[in-house]
Amino acid sequence: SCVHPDRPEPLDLHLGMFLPTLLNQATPEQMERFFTPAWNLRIIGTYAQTEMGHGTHLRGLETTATFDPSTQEFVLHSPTISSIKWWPGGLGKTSNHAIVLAQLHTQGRCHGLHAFIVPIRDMDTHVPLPGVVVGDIGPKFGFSEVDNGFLKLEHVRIPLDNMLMKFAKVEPDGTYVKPPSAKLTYGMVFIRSMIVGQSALALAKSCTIAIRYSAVRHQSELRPGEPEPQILNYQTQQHKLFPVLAAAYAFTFVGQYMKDTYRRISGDIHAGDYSQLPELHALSAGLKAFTTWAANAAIEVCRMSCGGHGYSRSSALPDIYVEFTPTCTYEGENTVMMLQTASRYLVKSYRQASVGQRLQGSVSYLSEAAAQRLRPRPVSGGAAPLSTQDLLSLVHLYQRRAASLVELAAKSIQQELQRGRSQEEAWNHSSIDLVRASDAHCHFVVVKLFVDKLEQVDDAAVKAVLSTLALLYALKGLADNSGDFLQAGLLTVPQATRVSARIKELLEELRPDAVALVDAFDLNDRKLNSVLGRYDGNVYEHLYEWARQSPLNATEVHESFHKYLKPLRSRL
Ligand SMILES: CC/C=C\C/C=C\C/C=C\C/C=C\C/C=C\C/C=C\CCCCC(=O)SCCNC(=O)CCNC(=O)[C@H](O)C(C)(C)COP(=O)(O)OP(=O)(O)OC[C@H]1O[C@@H](n2cnc3c(N)ncnc32)[C@H](O)[C@@H]1OP(=O)(O)O
Ligand SMILES: Cc1cc2nc3c(=O)[nH]c(=O)nc-3n(C[C@H](O)[C@H](O)[C@H](O)COP(=O)(O)OP(=O)(O)OC[C@H]3O[C@@H](n4cnc5c(N)ncnc54)[C@H](O)[C@@H]3O)c2cc1C
Repeated sequence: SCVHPDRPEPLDLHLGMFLPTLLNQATPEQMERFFTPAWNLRIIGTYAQTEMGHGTHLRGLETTATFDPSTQEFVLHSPTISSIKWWPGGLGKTSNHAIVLAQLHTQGRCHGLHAFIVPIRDMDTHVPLPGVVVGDIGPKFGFSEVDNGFLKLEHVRIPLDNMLMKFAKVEPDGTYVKPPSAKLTYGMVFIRSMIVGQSALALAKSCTIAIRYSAVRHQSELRPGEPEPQILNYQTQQHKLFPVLAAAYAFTFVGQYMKDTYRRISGDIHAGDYSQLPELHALSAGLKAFTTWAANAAIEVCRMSCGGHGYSRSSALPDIYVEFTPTCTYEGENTVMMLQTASRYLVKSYRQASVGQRLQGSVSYLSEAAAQRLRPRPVSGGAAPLSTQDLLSLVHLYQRRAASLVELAAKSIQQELQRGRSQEEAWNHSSIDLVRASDAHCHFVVVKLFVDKLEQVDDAAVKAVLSTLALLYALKGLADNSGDFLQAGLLTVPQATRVSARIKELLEELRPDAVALVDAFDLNDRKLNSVLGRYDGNVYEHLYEWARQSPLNATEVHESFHKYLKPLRSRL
């Protein structure tokens, strides 16, 4: 961004969704007609899917695109108030085109949601085109730099060739040609995959600010009569911040893995191999939800760990939170994404494994668990010995927790069905278990990827400190979710006590390297935009300077004195 890197901006949707959707769903002719001018910002587009009445339920979207063979055009229309497109970024005042998702009607039949390129403003005057009512949806929690907008289409006509036809097609006579796979028209997997990396960045920025500030902030007394200690020396401060630091590293590695997986599988899809699309959808949906929920909470932990100055915009933490928190909602509301991963992937895989199918990819452990279930259980039945030092055994523990919760969810559905509930009701009455299963699956994936990454680290010292971070991430997750592990018989109370003790040791071990570990993110002062997180640690002087620059301090006596206080005083 020209103003400040990482701040949301009106062109985000153009760059992050309009261009990628063209890349994924446009024909070569459409690429020529639209991508080139869009790349040169002659065309500025947005991705208009969500409506006032529907965001999650895509099949419920009401906007229609009706093919008129007599004119070789589609008629785009918003039939109801709830069908008005609502939320698309850059739609209100910036974009002159929109990729509109609409229910395709041709030859009297509805063929579901498809993507259409709709010009919405004159390319020269920027005035809305005939039949187009467009504007900004008004102030929001944040994202004030982005003109999220509304779009009401009143029988707007576009050429046949404005339907993105790389997969599905409409012939000039109105014949509908199905796509090779209905799933190809969903999209959104790209941005969900990218958001995992955004979670890592938000965590890295937040813990850099909080840990650097905690190293320069001195407060209270640890030993009577001695100078006030760095607040980073308090165990509670370490307990707040070091697990966030560990998660920042974990999600950085997961973000890289997600990007690589997206690139690999989308390459296969472009080559006509759709076999990995379910894994990509499940992984991107689940990890998007898992990492954004975790990062969202962690940013607030970092802000509050900075005391009053954390609440000042000078810290940058309020802005990081306000800009990050909608990731839990957009690109697939998190609960819904977790349900997708569970219902469309984990339970299906569990059932396949239960009949002996060998599973591949991130769910291969379900085959191992199914085989385990067929073997006689050990007489002791108790939890296996727990090593609070051995990362591979912890990965296995997370794997078994995930398998246990997937089985619990699958069995819950079975029990609901046996009670006579319908399929839909049985699934709905098991959805808490389904979300837990997805959460546990994603948690296992994150721990496993973190540990796998260590195998690629050659430098012994770096490997040692990253191993300590990985241990802390795994043990803190175990402590936070001890109920799951206890319920699955994977942990005993004495072992849980040992985990808590080990976490305290790890905090102490990490203390000397904490500042170096955040410096390693290499986030310069301009990118952090935080007085508290300055690389030189010179906080107080710059905090005072920052306040002095506040617009309110432009005059010694603010006009409010003369306009309000003085008249009020004279009336009392
Ligand atoms: C050239 C490029 C240049 C530069 C760009 C590069 C980088 C850009 C980077 C940065 C740019 C700057 C910033 C980033 C940009 C943007 C970010 C900023 C702002 C945020 C924008 C936010 C935009 C939005 O929010 S868009 C709207 C999002 N909405 C949703 O996600 C809707 C959620 N709902 C759903 O997805 C569906 O309703 C549902 C999946 C929940 C249910 O659908 P449905 O009922 O139809 O399906 P099911 O019956 O459940 O499943 C049917 C089968 O389909 C499979 N399925 C479902 N979804 C998908 C999918 N997405 N992909 C693949 N497969 C899918 C499902 O598994 C079922 O399969 P089965 O085999 O039949 O079981
Ligand atoms: C900052 C921001 C930018 C956005 N940008 C865009 C954009 O550029 N383009 C675009 O098209 N959209 C955009 N959106 C819209 C966004 O994609 C939707 O808000 C999102 O998909 C959630 O849908 P919804 O708002 O209808 O929420 P709802 O689906 O109504 O969610 C409300 C509640 O219902 C629950 N719920 C819904 N369905 C189910 C279910 N099946 N099972 C269990 N619980 C369920 C949810 O978990 C949630 O708790 C943006 C939104 C925001 C906040």
